[in-house]
Amino acid sequence: MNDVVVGFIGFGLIGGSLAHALREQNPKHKLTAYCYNRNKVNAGLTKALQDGVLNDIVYELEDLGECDLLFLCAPVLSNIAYLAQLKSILKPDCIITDVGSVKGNICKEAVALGLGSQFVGGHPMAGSEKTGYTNSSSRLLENAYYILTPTRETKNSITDTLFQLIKSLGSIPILLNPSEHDDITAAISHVPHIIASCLVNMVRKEDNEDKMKTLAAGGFKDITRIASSSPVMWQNICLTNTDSILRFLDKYIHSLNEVKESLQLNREAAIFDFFQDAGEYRDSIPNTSAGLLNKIYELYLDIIDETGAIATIATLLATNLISIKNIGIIHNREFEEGVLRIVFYSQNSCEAAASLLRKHNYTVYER
Ligand SMILES: NC(=O)C1=CN([C@@H]2O[C@H](COP(=O)(O)OP(=O)(O)OC[C@H]3O[C@@H](n4cnc5c(N)ncnc54)[C@H](O)[C@@H]3O)[C@@H](O)[C@H]2O)C=CC1
Ligand SMILES: O=C(O)C(=O)Cc1ccc(O)cc1
Repeated sequence: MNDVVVGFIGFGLIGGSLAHALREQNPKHKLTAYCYNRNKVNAGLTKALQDGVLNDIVYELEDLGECDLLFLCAPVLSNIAYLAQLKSILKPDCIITDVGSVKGNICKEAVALGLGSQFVGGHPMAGSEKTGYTNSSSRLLENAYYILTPTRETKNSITDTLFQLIKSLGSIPILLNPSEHDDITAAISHVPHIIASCLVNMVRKEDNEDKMKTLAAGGFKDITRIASSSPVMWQNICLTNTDSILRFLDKYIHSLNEVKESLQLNREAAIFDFFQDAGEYRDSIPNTSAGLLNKIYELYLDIIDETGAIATIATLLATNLISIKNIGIIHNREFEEGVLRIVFYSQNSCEAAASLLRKHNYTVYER
């Protein structure tokens, strides 16, 4: 798609990231965002205009009438509600898509309104617990799966065009039907978000003297990071993917009860198998291919366990202008002795670091 007019309704983390990527792909695209609250200065939209990411901010939906492509990037229930208002405004050949985390309801609504032929549901499987344009970046979408869910009426040419566009932005488009999408995301994203928040709330309620908070170590913070996500966004997801979420919550509650019973009955083997099975499956999830998070550029190396060993490596990399995103010792099955894991911002810096460290006689493992 060349020099197209692209509209955005909702311009936060995901809308902003798409706009960054589109702008980098073609400086001639005309990118316009709708400001839904005229009375409140929208810092994100203003900044995007200053950055040259947006060409225009509009305050009336009618002003989106020239769009060739429209991204709905607000919370799920708002995206659904906009469809009815846009029906009489958009051109019949405008491609309408959304980025919401739930696909069944919006696809149904598009068909019910007679917009089914020009609508394709979309869901970038990338993001974070952060919100807003200030946290957006084209890198968020790089190498991330981007699910597309055409309705039963979507024209093939429209699905193909969007598929190619998503690919050109650096994501990996895949097609799913909406209900399959909603089941998968309930299991791998929606229920885990509920569980993370339950865990945090359990500690919050029991932590009378803040001792738990003080002592909460890496593991607790790792598995509860997503509890810091936008409450509005997750409220909307729970209210729209309720059936699938309830089904997987039941399965989860069942597995919790199984563990509880194993503990009550002191079933040593069952407790061991429970952790072993989970660990094996967890370790089989690809680390270096696209997943829910961005691609990870990482390498591992053996280091001598002595004061200053990590600092020496960090200095070596810094003096060669290689930036480190994360660094730390890890212990897992694969490296029984523990190794230093270093995460980089790009494939290039990861490769440059590997060759530099080998030149300095470090043993480097790339996976
Ligand atoms: N955060 C994430 O990691 C991911 C989020 N999504 C989906 O993307 C959508 C947007 O989420 P984020 O960008 O993360 O949230 P965000 O909070 O960063 O951005 C949402 C934007 O929508 C605006 N907004 C709220 N109500 C609105 C309305 N009625 N009309 C117009 N604009 C409105 C907000 O002012 C904000 O700028 C959601 O539907 C979410 O389910 C999809 C993939 C990942
Ligand atoms: O931060 C994370 O790990 C996420 O899980 C981000 C995320 C949130 C919502 C989605 O629909 C997709 C991805």
